[in-house]
Amino acid sequence: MTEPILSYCGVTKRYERGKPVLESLDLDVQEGDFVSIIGPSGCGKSTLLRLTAGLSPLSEGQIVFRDGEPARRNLGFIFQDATLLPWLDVRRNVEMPLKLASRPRAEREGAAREVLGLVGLRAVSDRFPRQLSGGMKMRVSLARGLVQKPSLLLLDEPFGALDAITRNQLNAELLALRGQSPFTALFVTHSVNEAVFLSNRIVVLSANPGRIAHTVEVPFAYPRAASLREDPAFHRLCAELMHALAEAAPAR
Ligand SMILES: Nc1ncnc2c1ncn2[C@@H]1O[C@H](COP(=O)(O)OP(=O)(O)OP(=O)(O)O)[C@@H](O)[C@H]1O
Repeated sequence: MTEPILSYCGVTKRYERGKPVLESLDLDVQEGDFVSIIGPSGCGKSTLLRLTAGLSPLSEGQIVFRDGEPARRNLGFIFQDATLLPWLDVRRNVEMPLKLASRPRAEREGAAREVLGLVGLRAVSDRFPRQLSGGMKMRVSLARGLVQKPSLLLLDEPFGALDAITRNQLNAELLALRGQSPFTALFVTHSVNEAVFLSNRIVVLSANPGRIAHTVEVPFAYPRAASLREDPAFHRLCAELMHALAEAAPAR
């Protein structure tokens, strides 16, 4: 097996002097992996992404990027809320990470045009966020996350606020985007169905403290068709994961 793009070694996180939220977490992520993280509310899923992005310090352990610190600086982070700047049009929102990195205007415009094409929004690049549907806003957020061609994309429940049909559509689009502009993904979700559809590996965290309770390999080949959701093997894996989730939840 090749060297992982990202390794978590004994990662422990305590906020202030409290009990650990995450404890002794070991995980290797290979280049091209799509890893979903599921677990009971409050088990530390978002914390894990924030630690990965360097937005919060570790208490113990290490997170090692194969390509060093520059890889951490060039990761994409996508949140549940599209967090678009309301006073900028779609194109300028998408260009923003390149602007912050002081990239020249021609490069910014070219990269924004390309990625807006990938998410099918080139025709609305002059619109403002208030003129977009929830699904379109999330596509803009995806475009902004991908504009710097990050090798690693962190997604924190990006589709949680969307209706079921738009959510399924965006699941398919996210996998298609990965085919066109390859990235490794760490994806936090509450939806077992979404995790199984998207991932090649699913990590189930237990709560209090957050530890890896199970790691499940998803056997379905890519590209994945929408009809996979109707496959009995898909349902069996979802049921298995629901069971694992129930076991990982804190006892009441
Ligand atoms: N900045 C902070 N300071 C103190 N405690 C925090 C902070 N951020 C998160 N926590 C606590 O850490 C725990 C894990 O939070 P986190 O948001 O990572 O969980 P989660 O699994 O993503 O939850 P959910 O599924 O509900 O979104 C929670 O108990 C939360 O209250």
